[in-house]
Amino acid sequence: MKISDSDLIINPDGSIYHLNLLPGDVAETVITVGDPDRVGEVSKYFDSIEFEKGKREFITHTGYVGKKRITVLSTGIGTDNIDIVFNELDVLVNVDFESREVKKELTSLNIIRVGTSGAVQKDIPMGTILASSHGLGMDALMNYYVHELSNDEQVLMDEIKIHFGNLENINPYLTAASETLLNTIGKDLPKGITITAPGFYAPQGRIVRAKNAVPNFISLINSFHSNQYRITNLEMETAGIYALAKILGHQALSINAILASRVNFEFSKEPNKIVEQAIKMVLERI
Ligand SMILES: O=P(O)(O)O[C@H]1O[C@H](CO)[C@@H](O)[C@H]1O
Ligand SMILES: O=c1cc[nH]c(=O)[nH]1
Repeated sequence: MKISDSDLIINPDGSIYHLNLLPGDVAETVITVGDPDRVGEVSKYFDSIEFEKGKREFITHTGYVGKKRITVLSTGIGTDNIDIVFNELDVLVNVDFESREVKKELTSLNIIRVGTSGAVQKDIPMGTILASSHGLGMDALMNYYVHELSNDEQVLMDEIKIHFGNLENINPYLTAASETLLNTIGKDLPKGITITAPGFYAPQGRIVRAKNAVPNFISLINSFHSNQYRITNLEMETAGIYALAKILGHQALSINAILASRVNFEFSKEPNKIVEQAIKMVLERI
């Protein structure tokens, strides 16, 4: 079936609407980062750079580490941007731009996020590099997609819903990481459920001047336990990445550089050093 001109927007030069990329520009291994400035911090370790492109907050460098072709791309902040980036990455590999039809043979990308995050457990200090076993979305993105849970995800989700029972108007969603990527890139890292919040301040339990509608948010989330699972950290993209990757048939893993300890009320004095360690670790393992 042909996808219409208003559903799939192709720029006059044949590139996709927001990312400004052509089919063929995307490597099968993709690193996403939130901050556009972090793209160069990743690609400086490439042996060669094939091209650099960008539009708005979406900066892309594709190149090689040894023989491996890698694309690094910035998403900007939030799951509204993840909606754009993941749909556009997917059409770049899985839709024929000439016929506007879905290809018969689909490509499954390996997508690794290298992001920053705040920890909510006492035993996860600043400087930790953590892999998200699951993304738990507190934002509204998945209210708009058909999203089915596996049995294991459903069991965990039911327990989470009981724990968070009194949070009105929030419809959380949960997706597990790619098992393959978690067991390779994330193999020996501390792991936990990452909450993806629709904001940085009150949606992550921060109190500055405005009053928070959910009191004691951090203790509410860090007191959740289910078998080996607990909530370890807060950021703003992982749950959207995991959910859309699953729907579209891609593998995703989120690696978090822990810059803040929300239980010790601390923020790192050397955030770039921690992010650098996470980048190097991911590049060594992919
Ligand atoms: O460092 P990045 O990847 O942007 O990730 C985190 O930092 C931003 C907030 O400061 C949010 O995007 C959050 O998810
Ligand atoms: O606490 C934090 C730190 C980085 N990014 C977030 O979203 N939250």
